[in-house]
Amino acid sequence: MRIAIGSDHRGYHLKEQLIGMLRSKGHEVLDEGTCATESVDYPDFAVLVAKKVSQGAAERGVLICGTGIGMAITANKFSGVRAAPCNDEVTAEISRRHNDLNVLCLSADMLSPRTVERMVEVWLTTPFEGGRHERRVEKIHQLEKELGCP
Ligand SMILES: O=C(CO)[C@H](O)[C@H](O)[C@H](O)COP(=O)(O)O
Repeated sequence: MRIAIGSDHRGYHLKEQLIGMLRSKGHEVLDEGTCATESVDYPDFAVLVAKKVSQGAAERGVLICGTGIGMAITANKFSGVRAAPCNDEVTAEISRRHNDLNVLCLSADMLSPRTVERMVEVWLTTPFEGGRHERRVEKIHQLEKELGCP
């Protein structure tokens, strides 16, 4: 799978770890930065990843900041992007089954690296259930069209 990944300064080390894990499993990873622990602004990196997913240049995105919240707020501005912070393996799994989440937002401050690796594995391998959930996701997509989201 082609996966775009980005972080702010708080998520930098976790991003580097996840890139190694994803590549070792055969995924193609697009590293959108940041590239160091100097303070940066999370929207700048959320935009880079969200655009890749919105435009189809990446199938999935992963965004990491202190909480994952700022990344999700920003990424959801883009059409076709369904981004949310997940807290554990259960929310990561349900986000796929029910919401077809395509951008996983993670907290570098509150989640252990081991937990994050398990969450990402579950999130990458769990399919969207479709059915009634498809209808709901389609309503979100229609809303994006009506609102003229980029
Ligand atoms: O976006 C966030 C909160 O929703 C992230 O936690 C950021 O990483 C955080 O706000 C950055 O804060 P800092 O004090 O500038 O490191």
